[in-house]
Amino acid sequence: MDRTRSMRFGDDEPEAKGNVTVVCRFRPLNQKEKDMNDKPCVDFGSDGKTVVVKSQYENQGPQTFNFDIVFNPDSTQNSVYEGAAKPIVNSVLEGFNGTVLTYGQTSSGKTHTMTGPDMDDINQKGIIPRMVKTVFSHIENCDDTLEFAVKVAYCEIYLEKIRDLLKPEKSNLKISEDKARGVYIVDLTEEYVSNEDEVYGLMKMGQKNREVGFTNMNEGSSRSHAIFSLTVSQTNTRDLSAKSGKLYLVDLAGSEKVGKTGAEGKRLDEAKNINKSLSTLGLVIFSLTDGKSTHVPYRDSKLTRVLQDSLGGNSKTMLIITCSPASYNEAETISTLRFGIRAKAVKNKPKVNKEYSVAELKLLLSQANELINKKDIRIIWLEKHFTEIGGTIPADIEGEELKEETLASTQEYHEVMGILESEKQKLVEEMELTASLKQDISNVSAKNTNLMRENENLNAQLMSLIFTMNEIEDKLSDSQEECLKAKAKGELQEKQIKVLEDSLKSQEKKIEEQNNEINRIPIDFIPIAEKEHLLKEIKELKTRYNLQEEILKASYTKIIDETNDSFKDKFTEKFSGNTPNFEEMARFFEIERENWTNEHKNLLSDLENKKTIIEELENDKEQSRLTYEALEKDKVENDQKLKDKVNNLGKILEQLTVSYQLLATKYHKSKSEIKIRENKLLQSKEKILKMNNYIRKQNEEINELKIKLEHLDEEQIEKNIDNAPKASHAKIKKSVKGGGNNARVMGLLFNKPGINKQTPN
Ligand SMILES: Nc1ncnc2c1ncn2[C@@H]1O[C@H](COP(=O)(O)OP(=O)(O)OP(=O)(O)O)[C@@H](O)[C@H]1O
Repeated sequence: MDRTRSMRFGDDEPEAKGNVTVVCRFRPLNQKEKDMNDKPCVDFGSDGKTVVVKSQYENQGPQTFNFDIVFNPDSTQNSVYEGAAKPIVNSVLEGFNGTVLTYGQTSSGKTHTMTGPDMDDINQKGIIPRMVKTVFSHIENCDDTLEFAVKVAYCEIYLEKIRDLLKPEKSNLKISEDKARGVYIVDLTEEYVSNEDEVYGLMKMGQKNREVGFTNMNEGSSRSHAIFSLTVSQTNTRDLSAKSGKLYLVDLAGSEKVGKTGAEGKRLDEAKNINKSLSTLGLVIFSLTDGKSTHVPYRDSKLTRVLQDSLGGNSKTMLIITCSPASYNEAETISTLRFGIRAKAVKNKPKVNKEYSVAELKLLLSQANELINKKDIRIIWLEKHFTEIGGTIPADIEGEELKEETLASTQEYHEVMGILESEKQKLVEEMELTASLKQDISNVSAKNTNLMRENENLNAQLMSLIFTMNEIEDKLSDSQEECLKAKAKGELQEKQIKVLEDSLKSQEKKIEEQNNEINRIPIDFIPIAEKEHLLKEIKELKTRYNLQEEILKASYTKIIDETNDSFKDKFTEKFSGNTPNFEEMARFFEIERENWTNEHKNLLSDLENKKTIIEELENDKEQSRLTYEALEKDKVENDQKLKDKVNNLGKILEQLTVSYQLLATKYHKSKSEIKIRENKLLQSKEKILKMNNYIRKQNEEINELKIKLEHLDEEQIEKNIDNAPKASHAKIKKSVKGGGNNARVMGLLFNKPGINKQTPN
């Protein structure tokens, strides 16, 4: 395939009635694009309907797109309004529903087009304020027999939640549908408004509540889809006819490539959500236009569900696609243009939402009657001409024909009754079968529910076991830590005691040695000089002894400081105010050493106990792990069983549904057959009634003829008696049977004063 060949989109389909109208708007290059020295990648056709994308890629030829209107970057807000939106608002004033949607890449100008940068600026205001103005100007210029009510609602869809922008505390509204209202948002605030300013006030209030954020491509990017709706209801006070049109103005959040917009964290979630709902919108449009899809996934996102009537339903819809002209955005622009081309093929079924007044209904009735009369006259004329040219019009119901027919009807009646009876019987049986099937279905679903409940219980047990296990593990690690600390402390204390003992022993030893030495010398026999020397030495020794004592004390104080408070207390209590001598200190330390040893032993035995506890806990943990594994296994097995059961149930349900549908079809068929037979029965009954009437009339005529005969006999007798001819007093009447075109002469009736005609019952 030649990839450089030029391509055209959107000019093959003629504009069809009811199709979504698609216009395209390009904004000027923005500052960022200019700073990047970016160039436009689009050319605009002189017909105002085409745009050509000249690709920056070598192997890509130019692509031409055709729309209902293409607005180039120089287009004004007013020209966009007049060309794209005004026809829709005019339709709304005629009682149609209307939708205007803006779709495009982020920062392509959707909000600029829909609302405008400044609603109060006459040139810069966007579609919504201009539409509001048109509505109220129309109301002002209307005949005063028309009464209007205008309602406004404003909401946004943010992260798949519908939030009322007029009452933001309503943050997760639901969607519903009924015949009269179509698809609608439940409990959405609708404010009645009587002038433009009130609408602007509400819009500004709503905009403040809207979710807007900063992206690399747009400082004030709309992170939600905003839906502004305006309902215009009008009543004619003269004939009480009414109509109403609802206008949806939808500013979609921008589609974006997260790489380009630098979205992360919350922005990334938003972007993913926006892209998801826009791709569902694309899928809906695809399903509506590919001619093969049997299902349109409106319910896959809140946006498409709300727009259900606007896409393929009761609405006149205008899509405005907005694009950037920069080559930097070429890919997004082409994708937006393709979306627009696809949307052009969506067919809607707009109708006026009208309520007829009594007067209008009467008028319609009289028009219908007039038509019937005209047709009757025509039939009479045709019958007349038909008989004139020798044709015979079949009798309605007469004589033998009637009798035979009656007989046949009676037989038919019985036959029909028989068939009806048997059909009724079948119906009863089928209904019984349906009821038993329904019972089966409900049993199956009850079982299903039980199984689900069982599974839930198992899950709950599992969770509580996991919870207990975690608790045990926590306790275990706490105890282990405690043990380790105690052990370390014990070892440290042992070492300190050992050091103290050693030092004490060496001091004791030294003192003993010195004492021995001193004792060994007989003082009296020692020469003076030597004596003095010895005394000096003894003094020095004493000084050293004192020094040693001081050092020892200091080291004890240090140990005391470092050891626990109870030891310190004991030490100070014992030696408070006194300088301890070595024996006392040695004894004290011996006792303390014993205490320490005992305590150490206790600690060790405590440690042993804790170890045992730890082992027990470890065992418990192991046990729990095993139980957990067993439960997991059970759960997996149960899950599988449940799945199998659910699958089986699903199959049974499918079979039941098929049988149910078959039965339902049969039931409906039987119902319609019964209806046909009932109609036939009714016709037969009517025929019988007519026949009875006819027989009654025949009897009347026979009676009258009998009476007439009697009179004739009497007259003949009188004539014979008087033998003189006399003028007759009888009047001759023509009786015309009703029925308009079926009127015909029935015969001659003689009416004579004094004769009472009895009508047989
Ligand atoms: N036709 C235009 N003429 C002049 N400026 C425009 C035009 N269209 C858009 N802009 C400017 O471009 C910027 C982005 O436009 P806007 O916010 O309308 O984009 P958006 O498509 O709504 O973006 P998002 O999807 O991120 O909300 C705004 O500053 C806007 O004023």
